[in-house]
Amino acid sequence: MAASAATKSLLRLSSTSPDIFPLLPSAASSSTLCLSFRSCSIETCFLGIHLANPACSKIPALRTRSTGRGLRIEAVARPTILVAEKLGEAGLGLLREFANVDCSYNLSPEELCVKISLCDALIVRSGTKVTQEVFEASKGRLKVVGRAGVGIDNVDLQAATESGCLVVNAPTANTVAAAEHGIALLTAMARNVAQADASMKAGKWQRNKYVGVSLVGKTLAVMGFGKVGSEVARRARGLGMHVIAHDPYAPADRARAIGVDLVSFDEAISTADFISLHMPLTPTTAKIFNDETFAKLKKGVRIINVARGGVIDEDALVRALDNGTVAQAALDVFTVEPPPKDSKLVIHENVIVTPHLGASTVEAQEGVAVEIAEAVIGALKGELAATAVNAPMVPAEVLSELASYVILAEKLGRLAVQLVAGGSGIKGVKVVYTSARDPDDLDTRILRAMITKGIIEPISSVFVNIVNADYTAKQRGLRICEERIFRDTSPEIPLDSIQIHLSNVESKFASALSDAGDITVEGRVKDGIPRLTLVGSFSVDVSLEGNVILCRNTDQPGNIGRVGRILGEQNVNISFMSVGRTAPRKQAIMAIGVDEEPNKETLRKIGETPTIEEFVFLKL
Ligand SMILES: NC(=O)C1=CN([C@@H]2O[C@H](COP(=O)(O)OP(=O)(O)OC[C@H]3O[C@@H](n4cnc5c(N)ncnc54)[C@H](O)[C@@H]3O)[C@@H](O)[C@H]2O)C=CC1
Ligand SMILES: O=C(O)C(=O)COP(=O)(O)O
Repeated sequence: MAASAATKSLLRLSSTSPDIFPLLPSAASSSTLCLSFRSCSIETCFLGIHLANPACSKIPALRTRSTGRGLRIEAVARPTILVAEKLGEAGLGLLREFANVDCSYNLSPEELCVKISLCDALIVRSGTKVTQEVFEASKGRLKVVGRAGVGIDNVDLQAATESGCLVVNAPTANTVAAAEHGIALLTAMARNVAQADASMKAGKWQRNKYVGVSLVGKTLAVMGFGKVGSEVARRARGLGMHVIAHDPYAPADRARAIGVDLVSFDEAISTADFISLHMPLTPTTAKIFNDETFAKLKKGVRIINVARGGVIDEDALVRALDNGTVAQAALDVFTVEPPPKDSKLVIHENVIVTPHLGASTVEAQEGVAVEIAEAVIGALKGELAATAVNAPMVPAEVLSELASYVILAEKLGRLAVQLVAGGSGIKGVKVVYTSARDPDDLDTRILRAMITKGIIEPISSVFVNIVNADYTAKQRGLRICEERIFRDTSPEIPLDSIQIHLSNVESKFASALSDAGDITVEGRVKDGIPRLTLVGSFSVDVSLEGNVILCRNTDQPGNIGRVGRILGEQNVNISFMSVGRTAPRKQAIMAIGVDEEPNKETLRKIGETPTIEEFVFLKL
């Protein structure tokens, strides 16, 4: 009873499929209801995974699995989310409504590896290293890593992508907090606030010692003109500073709009009185401030770092402070956090420090917690996250428009690979999209990912999803090139057809080879149903459901009857049949859709039918 009510809710409420975005908890955490709906259509298979029906609270989530026998619906246990660093209550509340939440802070790397194998999602801030070992230890169960903040340098993105784990972050909620902290450090450093405070608390009154410098009229170089950098620039302009910025990727008009000139790296660092760092830590920016860079600075410059410790060579900074090149530094971030107690930088008298507090305001932490909770829950439900770091961000409206094409893409990939003769390795895949759309209005990344999934999954144990599709293809030496052909149809329809060509391979069904010698299959979506419309150079028209038998024969009366009788005798139900032929009474292809998988004996009998020249059985 619960299941059928649940099923209705499922179909009504959901919009994406775990088969397409398999971001749900692993099978290990699910219990199966084993409901089979033999009559369900492909669209039904595409529908939903999450059940938000309070009446069925004992079955908090369902997922569909399209099997050879129809649609199977599985009840999925509540996912488990490990929150490994302190997160705001508002975010925890959202997480608890959806999942079992394990808040375990200060785990050692070993403890994290032990726990992770029981978790579907992990939420961290900057203090937890999510390494390759963590992904390996999860044994494929970890589907989402949520970084409750901006910088994802503590997450091994390569390892995440390889294991098909989505990484999402919360890129906006702490921007203002970080910018305000940058300004706090700038002003505090200029007026020796921290040192003077410590001196007074030590019982002293040193007015002459702590004479500061003014900000007005001074030049501030903002290095990294992104979200935080631009907010710092805006505030510094308000303090009367002349602000320049360096960012190789920032648009100049956005900078100009707030009165900031974008300049080269060398110009920025050699003219600035203050330098504020706001770029991410990447292989390019690691230790970008080093002995060589410091040698180019204006003498007596002051540096603020609220970005990442690793962008500065800390030993070089100590040298620059000691020789007076750098008059002062204000640091919120360090190469190793927390830095060693005897760090020369931390104890340097011209340096003020805070323990990575940039994002630590009450408001920012509540905002970040909600932002990351929503992103992680969405990802676990199978929605594509808007803040995905290692997967294409596909807006919901694009996704719903491409829904049937996504299924078509995967089925065509599956079909094409099953036409390859054993032993011939696939290297080159050409995908041709025919569409009336301008290329900019047609995002094919998700289609390419699904074609890759269709091609790779039947011939390997690899689990492919939108996160790891391109990586997996590359790993296997599979080159996928895409081509677009303009067809003057309605631009309302995203795609007219998708063709897949596998080059330099032999086929176990020679008729699948086009005149150019490639295995070629083409499909279209008609009335929302994906259909196979071309095999080799034969036009066919069959719905891509269940399984397909392709037979080549000479077009003559009686063929359909003979094959139909063999299948009927074995109780194999034919769902459709289509004949594509070069000309009447010449070569023809029969495409027969079957609900059940014929046994070996049945297939042997079809093969022995005198008029059948070749045939192949394909599972979709
Ligand atoms: N201390 C703290 O608590 C916080 C630190 N952060 C850190 O601040 C930094 C900036 O964060 P957002 O502004 O949110 O990121 P963002 O992505 O909006 O901005 C980063 C900017 O750096 C630029 N960039 C990349 N490579 C560069 C290079 N070689 N030279 C100059 N610019 C380069 C990018 O084009 C981008 O415009 C990140 O490292 C982040 O982790 C952010 C929030 C809080
Ligand atoms: O968002 C960022 O990049 C930060 O550095 C903030 O880090 P936190 O979440 O405070 O550990």
